[in-house]
Order: sequence, then C-alpha cells, then structure tokens
Amino acid sequence: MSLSEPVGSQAPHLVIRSQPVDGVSAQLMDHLPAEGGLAWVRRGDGHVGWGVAARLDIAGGNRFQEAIAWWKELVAAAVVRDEVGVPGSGLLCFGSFGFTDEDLSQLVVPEVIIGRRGGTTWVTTVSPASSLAAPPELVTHEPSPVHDIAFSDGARSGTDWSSIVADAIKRITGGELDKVVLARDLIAIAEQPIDLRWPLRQLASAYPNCWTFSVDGLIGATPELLVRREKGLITSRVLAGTIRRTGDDAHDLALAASLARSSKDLEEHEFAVRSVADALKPHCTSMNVPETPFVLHLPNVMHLATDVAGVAANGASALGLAAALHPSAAVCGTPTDLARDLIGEIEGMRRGRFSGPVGWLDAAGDGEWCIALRCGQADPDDPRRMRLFAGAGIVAGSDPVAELAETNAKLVPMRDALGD
Ligand SMILES: C=C(O[C@H]1C=CC=C(C(=O)O)[C@@H]1O)C(=O)O
Repeated sequence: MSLSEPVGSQAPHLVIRSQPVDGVSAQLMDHLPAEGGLAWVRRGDGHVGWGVAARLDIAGGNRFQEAIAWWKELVAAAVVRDEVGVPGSGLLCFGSFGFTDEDLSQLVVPEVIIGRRGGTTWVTTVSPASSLAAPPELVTHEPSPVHDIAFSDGARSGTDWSSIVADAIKRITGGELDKVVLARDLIAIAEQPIDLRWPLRQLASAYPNCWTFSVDGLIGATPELLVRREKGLITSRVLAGTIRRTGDDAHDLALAASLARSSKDLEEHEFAVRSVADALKPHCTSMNVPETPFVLHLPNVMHLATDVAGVAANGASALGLAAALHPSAAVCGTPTDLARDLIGEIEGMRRGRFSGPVGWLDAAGDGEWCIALRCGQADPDDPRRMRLFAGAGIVAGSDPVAELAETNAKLVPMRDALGD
C-alpha cells in the first residue's frame, strides 16, 4: 500500500469546495488536459478531473478493504464546503481495480473536478489544508487525432484463442465447471503518441448509453454497471449473452428476438444474474430481480440485460458493494473459484484492470462502479501503444469460432475510436 501524501498510514487533510458554474463546455471532456485526465461520462453527465490531490496505489487480496479504509480516513479528515449538494459533488475519487489480487488498483482524488448532473454543472477544487485553491480558469482543449494506427495479436492469435475456448468447452461438458469468461488482447500501435482524449471523445459520442471512463491510462466505454448506490437505492445492470449487429435494422430485430430465445445465451445470462443477486442480497432489505432479461441494443452488439434493484440494508458504500460483487459471472464464471483458476491456467495473459471495477465514490459512500469492458490500457512505457481487451462467456453450448467473432465485435468500439 502506498499513499501519495503525506507518506505514512494517514490520509492527507484536504479542503474541498464545490460551486455551481456557468461557461462550461457542452462536453465535459473538452476540458481535460493532455496528461492525467480522469473521466466518467454518460449522456453528457458525469465528472472529469485532473491533478492529484491524493492517491492510493494498492494490490493484494485486501485491496478493496484497504481502499475503503483509506477513503473513510480521508473523508473523516476532510473539510468540505459543498454548495451543490448532489451525489458526486463535494469530495470525490475516481478508481479502478485489478481483476486479480496481483493486478495494481488505484483511487485518485483530483485537484479539480467538473461535474454535471441534469442541468447543474459545478466545479470542485481539492487542496491541502494549508492552501485553499482558487477556482480554476476553465479552458477547453482540442485533442490531436490518432493517425496511422496498426493492430497486431496480443498474447495469442485468434486461432490459438479459439483452441483455448474449445478446451474450456470440453472441461465444462466434462462437468468441471458451468461457465468461464475467457478474454484476449490486441495491440494497437500508432505512429505518434496517442492522445487519449481523442478516443475518449469518439467513444462518448458513439456510445452515449455506455459509461465512458478514463482512469490512469485505462480508457473505454462500458455498457455494464456493476453497481450504483445513490441515497440508499442500489442498482446493477447485468449483461451476459451477446449477438453481433449487422447494421440492417430489420435483420438486427430478428437477431434480437433469436438472442432472447437462445438457450445458450439465457443460461450464460442466468449465471451472471445469480452471481449479482447472491452478492447483493446481504446488503439489501428488498430486491427486484426480473425473471426475464431484455435486449440491450448497442451500436456494435446486442446483449441480454437484467436491471437488478434493491434498497440498502446497511452502510456499505458503492465501493464496498463493488467489492462484494467482483468478480461477477459476467467476467469470471461459475463457480467463481474454479472459473478464476481456469482463467489463470489457460487464458495466457494478465488482464490488469480490464474486467475489474472502475468508477467513482463520494464522501457519502454514493457512487457508480462499472466493469471495465470495451477498453484499452495505454502502455506507460510507450505512449504510442495500447492493449485492447475483449472476452466472452463460455458455456457448454458455446462454439469457439462464434466466440472469437464475438470478441472481435466487442473490440470494435476501441478500434473505431482509435481511427481504425
Ligand atoms: C467480457 C466481456 O463481456 C461480458 C459482458 C457482457 C457480455 C458478455 C458475453 O456475452 O460473453 C460477457 O460476459 C467483454 O466485453 O470483454
């Protein structure tokens, strides 16, 4: 565990001020500086931030608990003047967690946050107790387009990945486990350093119903809400079961109907819904888990989707709930431990923060945590390079070739955003 400042076990003492503002660009992300921008945007609302007022980098089996403890300590020591008073105003951190215990996770409290919710836009400044920050001048920046991008295989070629999927199917039909989610990566290399604001902007405009995020070099537009906690209401959008879109509306409607009837996809989906409902149950006094999924239409794919809702039974924060949910069967499998072991044994790559929780948390414990899907990780050692990720849920009825095609469809948002 490492703390930004002061060094030691104590969280820093911060002074926070949130004030409504005018004159903010229609797109929050237009304000992001070239380096170190943080973003969480959906349909124009959300938060962007920059600068580092406090930061926790952490790994290990206790990473969630230690992060929650660090945040509580930081909140307790903070002096907050919040003139906005909505979830996300006042003190807020962005965060992103590794899929496995070994992968590095972090929470970041920016020095400046611009937030928007409904018609209200505000600016939050965060500074050390000793120096009160003046409200920043809000300027907009134009990102540099990405040119000449090339893609190559990551840890495995598509063919090799399909044979791993075939192996997993054998092990599932042999009774070892019910479901496993296997992922692959693709390497993107540009001629020049990639300005992450460029793909972010493309993602936010092409996928307005997804959550477009940027945390410490991990960027993407994910459709899957692991958990939102807002004033005692807990919600989660579970996705599993996918079909590619063709671009022909009539054909896509027929495909949506076939997805809704596909026993293979319904089984895959049911495992994911069960894992979320079981994990949330101890934290809810009442819960609504619809029996039948709906079909979520995205520009590249359609998913079976279930919106789970519950009333909070205890003080578990949004991050505490995300910790209880991770890894759900939408990204790991069923039973969880066997699926996690199989992923470690055959997937052949480190996921890093792909398929881990990504989101934000405020001082009241409200926040939103999605699953980091449809995303890419900027290479910290080579700014021209990114690793893109996609996975697919494998059950007994899976077909390796179809699963490979599904991962290709899930890579489309990032490939397009990079200008492929
Ligand atoms: C693992 C991914 O998707 C998950 C979420 C939605 C649908 C899924 C599926 O149908 O396989 C996956 O469980 C990914 O996008 O990389």
